[in-house]
Amino acid sequence: MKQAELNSVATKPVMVLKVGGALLQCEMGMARLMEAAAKIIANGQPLVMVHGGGCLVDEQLKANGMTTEKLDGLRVTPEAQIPVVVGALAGTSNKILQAAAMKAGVTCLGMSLADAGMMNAKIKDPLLGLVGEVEPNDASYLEFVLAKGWMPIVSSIAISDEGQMLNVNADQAATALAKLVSGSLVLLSDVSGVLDGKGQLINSLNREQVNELTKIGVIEKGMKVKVEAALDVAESMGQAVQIASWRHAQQLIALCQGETVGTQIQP
Ligand SMILES: Nc1ncnc2c1ncn2[C@@H]1O[C@H](COP(=O)(O)OP(=O)(O)O)[C@@H](O)[C@H]1O
Ligand SMILES: CC(=O)N[C@@H](CCC(=O)OP(=O)(O)O)C(=O)O
Repeated sequence: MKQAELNSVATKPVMVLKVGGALLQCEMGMARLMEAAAKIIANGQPLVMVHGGGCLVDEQLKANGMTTEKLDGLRVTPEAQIPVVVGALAGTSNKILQAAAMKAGVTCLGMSLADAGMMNAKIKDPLLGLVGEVEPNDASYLEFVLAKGWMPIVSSIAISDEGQMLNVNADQAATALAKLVSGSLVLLSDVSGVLDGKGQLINSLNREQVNELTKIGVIEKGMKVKVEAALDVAESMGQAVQIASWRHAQQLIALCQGETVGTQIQP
């Protein structure tokens, strides 16, 4: 890389892009998203991709004859299910995305929250089993990778200091990564953003409005976790977070150019 390009990488803030599991079942969606990612990186914008894979976890648990349960959008994860969950997220999901990125010409690394001490992880709530909660710790590995112009693709599997593998919700993983690299956060899902009771896109939301919509049951399940994760970053970092759809990868380029798409969660 030439010095001028290195400088531009250093000066642009990192964008942390979280993609939901349904993307992994849409080959066209993945191809378009990775093409957009390639353009963004070529434009000198460092990009960290973090992913879920809830639907692959569902499939794999079922194939292994296991049942699953969610509490407030978080999957209860008994010890016996950890090998399947880790395989589906850190294995299959991560490599499906890495393969799509490589096909689009993006130089990338497949990793997890456990790598190079980037996070401190602990059990979130014993009622949820081996579900993890992560806090930013050491950004040096990610900084090294980003300075090279490479794209980290991070699964939401963490490991505690005691060596316990933990299942972290991917929206919560994304908030910790955004804090770790002081980056902007974009959460891409299979819906165009937060929808109101009539299915119409809401352009902007603050905590008070979120609380109201949650109370009346308009925001629920996975979207409740996502909006709370977005509010956490918006409030602690004093910057808006975007919730948008991966179905329109063109919108990503628009986002990088300062346009707003989907729903903006305000500080
Ligand atoms: N108000 C809402 N607006 C949009 N989606 C909502 C809302 N309330 C609940 N949802 C559900 O949340 C889902 C997105 O959350 P989730 O399934 O966790 O997505 P992802 O896997 O992309 O993180 C939507 O597909 C929808 O079923
Ligand atoms: C604790 C917890 O709920 N973990 C999630 C991790 C994957 C995820 O968040 O995937 P999506 O982004 O596709 O929803 C799960 O097991 O489904």
